[in-house]
Amino acid sequence: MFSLRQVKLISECARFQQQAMFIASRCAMATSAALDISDDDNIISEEMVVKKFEDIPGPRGLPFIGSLLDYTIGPYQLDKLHLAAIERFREYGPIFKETIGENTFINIIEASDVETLFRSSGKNPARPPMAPLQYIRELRKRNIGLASLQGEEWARVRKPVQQVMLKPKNVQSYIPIVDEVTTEFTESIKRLRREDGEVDNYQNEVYKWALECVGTLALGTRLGCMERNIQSGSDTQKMITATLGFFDTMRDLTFSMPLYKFGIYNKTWKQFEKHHETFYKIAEKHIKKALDKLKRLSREGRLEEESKECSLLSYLLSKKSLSSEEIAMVPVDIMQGGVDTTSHTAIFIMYQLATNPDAQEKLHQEVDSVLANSQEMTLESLQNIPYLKACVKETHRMMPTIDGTTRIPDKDIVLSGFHIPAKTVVRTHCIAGLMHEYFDEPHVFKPERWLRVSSEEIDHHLLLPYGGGTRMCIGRRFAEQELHILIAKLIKNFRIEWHHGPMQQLFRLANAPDVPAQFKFVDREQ
Ligand code: HEM
Repeated sequence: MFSLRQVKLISECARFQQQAMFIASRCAMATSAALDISDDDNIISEEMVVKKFEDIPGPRGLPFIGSLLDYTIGPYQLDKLHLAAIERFREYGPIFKETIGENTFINIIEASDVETLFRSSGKNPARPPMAPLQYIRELRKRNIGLASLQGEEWARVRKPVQQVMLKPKNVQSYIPIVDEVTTEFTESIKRLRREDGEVDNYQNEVYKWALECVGTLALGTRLGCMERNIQSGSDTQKMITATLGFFDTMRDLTFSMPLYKFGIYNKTWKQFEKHHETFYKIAEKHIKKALDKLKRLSREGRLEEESKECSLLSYLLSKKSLSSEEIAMVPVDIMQGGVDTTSHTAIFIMYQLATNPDAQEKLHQEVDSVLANSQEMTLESLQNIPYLKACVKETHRMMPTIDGTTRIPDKDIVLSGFHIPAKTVVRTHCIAGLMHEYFDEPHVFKPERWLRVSSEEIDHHLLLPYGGGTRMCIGRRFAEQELHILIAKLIKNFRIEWHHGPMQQLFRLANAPDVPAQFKFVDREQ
């Protein structure tokens, strides 16, 4: 038996060894890059001496299942997959190959590799589809949706949607309605607060806020999520429960053997199917209502005049480049993509502010100055909140909601000195933000590092919370705007406190808090 001291010593040595290997492999990579790789486009030239694909290090794993057992019986957990990646990078260096279930990924972390990957992904970047989602939609003979489409077909659907969702002017036109929803949300907190200042099941309230906000974008109408006394059997509550269950079960199906592809539908699949269908059917009702309204307006010749209402749907209808089945799937994708991502990020930001009161006070001063005479967030106030924006970025660094993305480059490339053949699946990670190899004092919440005056030089490819290149998150601008409005209004109204143990992240397709979001809301003097 080892004493506690000996155990500590052994683990220190192991940590030291891992770090040494990490540094050594980074040096080797730098040398190889300096010697051999000169081509900007990273196409392999004849003079290049690159290491073989087969030599990329990584856990060996078993036939068919790879290292799946590492995450089911240990030493890691599927719930902490993002943290396991840190250990893998320290063990194998900045690039490693791993098979988990049916998925084989080349994992990268270096900013230069991430940049190369996004630059080499072609005009229509390919990302492996979310297999269970694609499968169920094909099974039900539905459109597979934006996140799973590939190639020219993806580009055809994405183009008109992003014209609405990524154009700053369009996104800014949603400021008043998101502000209205958020005012109702802050009022509901005041109403729902218990005597001790905490709100029962606060997380659910945040989901309602996010669903209501994203509904205004997807359908151009208020869904009614902020109404009082929403019953557990209501469509709103069912949609929220379905969104969460859908992503949980999709994660489990993604990282296990895909039995459903062979017609074997286990319990997880059945739950996944139930959640997907519940969400789809309720969304379908709302979409039908919105489309009927637009058709009526069109008959009355008022479509142009009213096009601000239902603007995404009316724009898609007016473009006539998408089929009605394709148009109908867009709001479903947007609502599914925009609820748990934004709500979990909001909770992580609040947690960081609650546990870093100095930063919260500094932020309060900034918010107070832009909201001096009013409670309403406007375009102008959103342009004058650099510290708030830095707090959001710093939270993405410390608690990334989505731990990276994947690409399938359409030509051979070189990453970390290794040859990567075209069509290989490469996965980027955001966890560099948590590693001292990449950030000074990674466990300290320091929004200042993102301000222009900061002396810390950060390569933004180390932290791309919304992915990158032409296939980056289509909801990015909307999500950032919503989060800025929410946090500004919360901080204007309340001092947010946290009186519980630490909050960590559970790995989901969108990482989730591992404890209830029990914030205490203390009124601020107005
Ligand atoms: C903090 C909130 C959010 C985060 C962290 C986030 C993150 C991401 C990431 C990392 C991707 C993959 C991008 C890539 O492969 O380069 C993505 C894709 C996507 N996101 Fe978001 N997202 C957020 C909010 C939203 C919102 C609010 C919406 C909808 C309004 C949305 C809709 C989508 C869709 C539809 C895709 C697939 C796009 C495509 O493949 O063309 N997301 N998101």
